[in-house]
Amino acid sequence: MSPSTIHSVRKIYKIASIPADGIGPEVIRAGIQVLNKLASVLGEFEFHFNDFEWGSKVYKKTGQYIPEGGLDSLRDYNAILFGAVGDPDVPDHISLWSLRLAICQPFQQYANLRPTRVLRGTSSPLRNCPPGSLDWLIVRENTEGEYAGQGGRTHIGTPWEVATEVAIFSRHGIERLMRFAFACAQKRHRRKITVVTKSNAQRNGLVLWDEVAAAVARDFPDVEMDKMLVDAMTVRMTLHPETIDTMVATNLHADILSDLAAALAGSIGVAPTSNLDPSRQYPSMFEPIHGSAGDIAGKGIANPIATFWTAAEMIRWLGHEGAADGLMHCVENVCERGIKTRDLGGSANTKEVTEAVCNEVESVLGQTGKGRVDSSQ
Ligand SMILES: NC(=O)c1ccc[n+]([C@@H]2O[C@H](COP(=O)([O-])OP(=O)(O)OC[C@H]3O[C@@H](n4cnc5c(N)ncnc54)[C@H](O)[C@@H]3O)[C@@H](O)[C@H]2O)c1
Ligand SMILES: O=C(O)C[C@@H](O)C(=O)O
Ligand SMILES: [K+]
Ligand SMILES: [Mn+2]
Repeated sequence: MSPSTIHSVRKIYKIASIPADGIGPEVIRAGIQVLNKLASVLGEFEFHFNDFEWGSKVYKKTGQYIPEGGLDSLRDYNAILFGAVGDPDVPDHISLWSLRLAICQPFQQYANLRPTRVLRGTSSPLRNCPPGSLDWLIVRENTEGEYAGQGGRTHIGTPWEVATEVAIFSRHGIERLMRFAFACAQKRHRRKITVVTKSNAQRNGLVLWDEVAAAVARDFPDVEMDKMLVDAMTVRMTLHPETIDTMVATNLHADILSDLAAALAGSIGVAPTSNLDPSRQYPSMFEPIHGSAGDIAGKGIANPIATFWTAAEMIRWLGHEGAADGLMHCVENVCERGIKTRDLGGSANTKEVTEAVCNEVESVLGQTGKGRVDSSQ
């Protein structure tokens, strides 16, 4: 066999990048730099990025976040790498519904994964949080619930004005999410899931939520399940983080819990998220949890780690577990060396952290090859 035939085929991935607003372009640029470095060092895959200018700047000129036919054009990509949307000149409900939700909902990215742990070299603000005791996976319902888009306003501007915001819970929507969440819990070593609910007050949708969870649990006898009201869950996350592994929660509950989780793990600046279509009919979308962060935009100090972790989750979804773990190993080495942005107590800027991670990828993964990481490193 000639040497060329024994080389495995290098996979080529088409990635649509949508940096959008505020710090979005700063962190996505950093993410692309690290992904390209990883690709060149490992030789296992290659990325073809296509930048989409969609965002509030374009909206202010054209009146549209996504141009005619734009959504269809995303369907050809293997994944979408998203920054953040939100601009002081545009009401937040317009920007969110016209871009992030306008992709997640039609693409049926119903499973939103938000892994949270204290990265090596960083610390939790909690007093009692020994290493390994905060290691969670939040599974957020991502297409319906409180974000169903049902409701309206009438008698606008009058004293008798009314507005409704109707949460929709469908058996189909809950069941597919629960199955995915239980399967995720089953793959983690503790095989433990907490179903977060509010079925004391929300007596219709969340009672259905609990019933479907209980039915799905019967198909996963090896996964230990418990149930907790969302308000009590915030206390448990803060006081007993070690008792939690996977949590599954509604769209809004999980949105709130995941910002809390990020803060308890150290910073919103490291928290990743994957908007997954588990059927793989549509491309999935990967983004840092944080928003456009207008207060620090343009200063070059945004923490790019949320985007690096997001990039790792994207390559994991594309099938490259070893490369994903390898990238996170390098990110944590850099944190451990103290090269951190201000939100993590350091003084480095976005560029310095990005360059340090690229150098680490080169020196660590370049030696071990193929993303395998030797535990002695
Ligand atoms: N998915 C999204 O695109 C998304 C997510 C959240 C908020 N938003 C939008 O973003 C805008 C701002 O929202 P917000 O202020 O509530 O949340 P935010 O996440 O933008 O910012 C909250 C705080 O965290 C800090 N922060 C966020 N990311 C950081 C990073 N990478 N490094 C260092 N510090 C970081 C910010 O500086 C700010 O002080 C709003 O328009 C909101 O609708 C969009
Ligand atoms: O809730 C949202 O969809 C916006 C943002 O807060 C997020 O977490 O993605
Ligand atoms: K985001
Ligand atoms: Mn949020």
